[in-house]
Amino acid sequence: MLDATSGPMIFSVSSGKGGVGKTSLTVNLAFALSQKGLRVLVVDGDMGLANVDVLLRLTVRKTIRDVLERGEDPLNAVVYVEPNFGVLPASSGVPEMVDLGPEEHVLLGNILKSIVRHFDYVLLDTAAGIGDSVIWFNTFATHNLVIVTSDPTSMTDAYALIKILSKDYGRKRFYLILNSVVSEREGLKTFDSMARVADRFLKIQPQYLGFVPKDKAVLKAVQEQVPFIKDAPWSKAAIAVGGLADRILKLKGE
Ligand SMILES: Nc1ncnc2c1ncn2[C@@H]1O[C@H](COP(=O)(O)OP(=O)(O)OP(=O)(O)O)[C@@H](O)[C@H]1O
Repeated sequence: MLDATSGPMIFSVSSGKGGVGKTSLTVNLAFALSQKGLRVLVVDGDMGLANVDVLLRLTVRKTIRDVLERGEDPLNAVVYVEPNFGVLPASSGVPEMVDLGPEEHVLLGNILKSIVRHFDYVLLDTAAGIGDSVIWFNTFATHNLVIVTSDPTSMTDAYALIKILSKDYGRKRFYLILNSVVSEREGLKTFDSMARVADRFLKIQPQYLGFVPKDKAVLKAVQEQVPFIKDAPWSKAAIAVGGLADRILKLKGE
């Protein structure tokens, strides 16, 4: 793990359950942070089924796999969406990249350490589930974001992820983002029930980072392969992501 007080802030974005909006929120949060003039890197941590490049319609020439297997310079693999917003893409349809072994994780750690210093904020968009690579990215991060919807299966899977990370890996600070909720009230209700269970059974107090409403602008932007905060800056989802980015900036030093 990197020191949270010196290098860049490194956020893992995980959820346990798939399809709850990790990648969509990651690219939009990154875009929002880059609009504030910060240097942002998104690492596609879904290394067997990459999606970040798809959501941003990027032309990918080199991926994390080329860096790991062929020793390519990782900085040459970074694709720039904006001058201060880079993406380190992953490969797609490569089963052996889904869960790397311990030695490959050490190598990946060294590779990431060599490039994150060029950025102020790094977002690690992980795969769904609780596989080794998901856990690894979460332990590499300085801050753990967990995306949850009010769907009970999402809450259960997010709790399972938090449980493993806290009990087996000593992670204690989790920042929850409630996605696809109909109102802030629903988001807060979902957060409260998760926080109560985490406090009671894991003795940890997750923090509420904010909510993103269910919004057609998100679906449209996914279809058009552009960030919704660019495509529909006045949509409810875009305004909510702007608020999340402001809160992330305030975490500096925490
Ligand atoms: N706030 C929202 N409002 C409406 N639709 C949303 C919202 N957030 C996500 N979605 C939709 O949910 C779908 C899945 O989103 P996304 O691919 O970002 O999820 P994911 O968690 O990264 O999935 P995976 O686990 O497969 O990586 C997308 O089609 C997206 O449009």
